[in-house]
Amino acid sequence: MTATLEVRNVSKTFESDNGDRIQALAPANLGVKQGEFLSIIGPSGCGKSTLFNIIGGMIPPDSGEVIVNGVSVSGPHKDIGMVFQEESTFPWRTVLDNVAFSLEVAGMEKKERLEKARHFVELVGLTGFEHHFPHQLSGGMRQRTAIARTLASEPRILLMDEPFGALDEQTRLLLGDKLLKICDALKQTTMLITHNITEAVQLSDRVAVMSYRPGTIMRTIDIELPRPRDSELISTDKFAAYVGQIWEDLRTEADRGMKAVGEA
Ligand SMILES: Nc1ncnc2c1ncn2[C@@H]1O[C@H](COP(=O)(O)OP(=O)(O)OP(=O)(O)O)[C@@H](O)[C@H]1O
Repeated sequence: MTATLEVRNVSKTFESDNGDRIQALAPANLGVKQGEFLSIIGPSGCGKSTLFNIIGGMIPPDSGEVIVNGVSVSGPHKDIGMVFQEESTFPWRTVLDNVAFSLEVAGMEKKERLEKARHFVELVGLTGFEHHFPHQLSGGMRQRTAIARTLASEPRILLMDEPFGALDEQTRLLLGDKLLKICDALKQTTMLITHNITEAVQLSDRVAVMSYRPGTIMRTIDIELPRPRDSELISTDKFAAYVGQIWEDLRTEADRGMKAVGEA
């Protein structure tokens, strides 16, 4: 199957405030297939968010290009929807109005957009909370609202940068289950950044492991676990074997990262 998203030789160097040059990304290459769930895992500071921000058109690469369905993209693109770790719900809007936001901006008529928003609210399991404001919800529910809002604009590719990073482990696992169901239902092409190997194996068709800075894709690992999956899978031997294999790949790079910042 041809890739729906291609990252071709994308590199990026930043200049820090004191004039130092930081090569965040060495030429990185990656293809993501239609309907695939791919996680990116790598040591802290290896350039994961930089890669996502380039794919999402938030920052330009120094070299290379990002191709979505055969077309080279520059700048934010309607085919790509992003969800971030930080709170990104609008506090002054209810759940339903948060989810309907992009449809409103797109000029969709009120009845139609509320109907569509209700569908996505239901998909993320927030039926009954449509008229709640974000401060009346838990952190996990707010993140589900943010995911529903991004999904409502029906992006071809969903990019999620540590969407569960601020949540406790239990909520993460349950939200992982929820996300699996959503992605199975939508056959949504998804890329997820995570530090959490368990989360990466639980959710993904494939895991891409990045090297320490300058970040590059060291290798990708197919996760051949049956679907539908849920968090019970975590206690199986096959699951543990994938976690062990990814940790093996990651350990040297994480070590390199810690030495570079003087923590080892
Ligand atoms: N706008 C910027 N200006 C200067 N340096 C930057 C900028 N953005 C990122 N960097 C640097 O580039 C490197 C890669 O950062 P990036 O945030 O992409 O890594 P990451 O893998 O997402 O990190 P983490 O896992 O800690 O979130 C880091 O050293 C970071 O300090």
